[in-house]
Amino acid sequence: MQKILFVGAGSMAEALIQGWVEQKVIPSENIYVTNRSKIERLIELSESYAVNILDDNEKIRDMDLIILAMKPKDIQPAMERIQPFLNKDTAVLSVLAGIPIHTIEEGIGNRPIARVMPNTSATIGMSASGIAFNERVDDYQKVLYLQMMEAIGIVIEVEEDKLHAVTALSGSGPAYLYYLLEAWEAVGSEFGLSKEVVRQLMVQTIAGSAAMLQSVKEEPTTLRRKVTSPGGTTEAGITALENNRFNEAIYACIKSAEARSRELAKGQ
Ligand SMILES: NC(=O)C1=CN([C@@H]2O[C@H](COP(=O)(O)OP(=O)(O)OC[C@H]3O[C@@H](n4cnc5c(N)ncnc54)[C@H](OP(=O)(O)O)[C@@H]3O)[C@@H](O)[C@H]2O)C=CC1
Ligand SMILES: O=C(O)[C@@H]1CCC=N1
Repeated sequence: MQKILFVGAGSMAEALIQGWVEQKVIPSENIYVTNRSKIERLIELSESYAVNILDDNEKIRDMDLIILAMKPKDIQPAMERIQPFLNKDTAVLSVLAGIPIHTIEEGIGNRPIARVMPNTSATIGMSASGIAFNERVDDYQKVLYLQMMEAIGIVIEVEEDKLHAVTALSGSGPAYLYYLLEAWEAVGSEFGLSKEVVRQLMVQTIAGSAAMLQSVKEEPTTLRRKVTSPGGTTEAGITALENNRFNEAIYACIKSAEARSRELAKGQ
């Protein structure tokens, strides 16, 4: 089994570690973690998932796969740190938003590099991930990466440039849904419903709608029309969404996130 080092030990690293350890995809003894400075965070991960803390940069030489999981702005110092200890074939998997494969090649050499864009639902095996590879990733490694990502949700291979859109849609997507839930809870309270009641109702509504889309082979438009009785409540609600430029808000949301990913690619 491969030895894997997470460089960066934040929320995304934890989501992947938890997903892989709990789904028994990678034994915790094969996982190493390191970060910039917060040792207490490494101890926390080690205590929670029985992973190893990297205590010596020399041990980077033993790693088969390095997972880059720091913020995009922190990639250069992180690459400078690990570069002297990499073998020529050490594989790299990056989860960083925006940062292109060629930036990683420039920093730590032309080697097998995969770029994946998961989301935090990896924690419970429900990530929706996009993935792209450089030409050094062979078919065997591709299958391995796809299996690793499938173990924590679904994964779709895309052209690298399309990862900006994937990031804007499914990478950030959980946050949009949580934001929607925050708004529903706020409006529900105006009608005298407690947060807890609104949460129970709407979480089940989201889960039920997602399950409908997965199991009933119908378009979202068709399913929406089935809910919308002429002259009824849904029609009134949808009209209000249209009058308040809901579509424009959604376009602006995804376009801004996609544009931000492209800025991150340029180091902005
Ligand atoms: N959160 C999400 O939903 C998603 C995030 N991503 C991507 O995952 C990456 C990480 O995000 P997230 O987990 O939220 O970030 P966090 O801020 O939670 O964690 C960042 C981690 O990187 C470490 N770090 C910073 N600089 C270095 C360095 N030079 N060497 C080693 N480690 C370093 C930090 O260490 P310390 O605390 O010691 O400073 C910290 O452990 C980002 O690039 C993001 O684009 C991708 C998909 C979804
Ligand atoms: O907000 C971000 O930049 C990261 C990438 C996708 C989700 N979180």
